[in-house]
Amino acid sequence: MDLKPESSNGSTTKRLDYLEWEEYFMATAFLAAKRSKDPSTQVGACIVNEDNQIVGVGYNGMPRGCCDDVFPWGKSSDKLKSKYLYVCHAEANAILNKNSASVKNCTMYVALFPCNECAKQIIQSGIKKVVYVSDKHAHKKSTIASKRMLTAAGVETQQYCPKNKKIEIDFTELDWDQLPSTPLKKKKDNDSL
Ligand SMILES: Nc1nc(=O)n([C@H]2C[C@H](O)[C@@H](COP(=O)(O)O)O2)cc1CO
Ligand SMILES: [Zn+2]
Repeated sequence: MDLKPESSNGSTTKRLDYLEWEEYFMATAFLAAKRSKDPSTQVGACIVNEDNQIVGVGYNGMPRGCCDDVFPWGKSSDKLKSKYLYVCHAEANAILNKNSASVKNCTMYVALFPCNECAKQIIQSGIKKVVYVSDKHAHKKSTIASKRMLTAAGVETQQYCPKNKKIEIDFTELDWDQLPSTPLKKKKDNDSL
């Protein structure tokens, strides 16, 4: 008995240009980063459990209730007028936003190597592996401290090696007749979810 009906493009075999798990998770982290209001650096993080289920996503943003039109996004010599004392890092938000009871033994996919503060949270939450893209702050003491702690705690770190240089979402590939003609109303957004 032939169990394989012909697909709409005439093929009877599975697609081969599908996203691999790693690409899917890193792309999810990068998509989340697009929600960031930080004008200079947008970071996203995606936490995945041992069954390849996404259990937390986050990006760098102001804490809930701290209006991102009021709190500063710049870098000022006056620390209180600079973003750094206020902004929640993507990694911390992804952990705090988790939709499972625990992130024990999970892997975090993140755009930038985690800082020392996020490393503490990664370790304490039981995440066992961090896959990152950029290590551009490798020279900073916060990154050196982060690496010391992650190594001591046995958290594996691995630089991401992209299979595809570009992953694109093209809505025009869809059959527009099936979509609403007017865009959905934009929700008010001031959060780090
Ligand atoms: N791993 C990280 N996760 C993050 O979410 N961030 C955030 C904090 C700031 O909002 C921004 C860094 O700003 P800048 O110094 O590149 O203008 O990225 C930064 C790092 C780097 O350690
Ligand atoms: Zn951090």
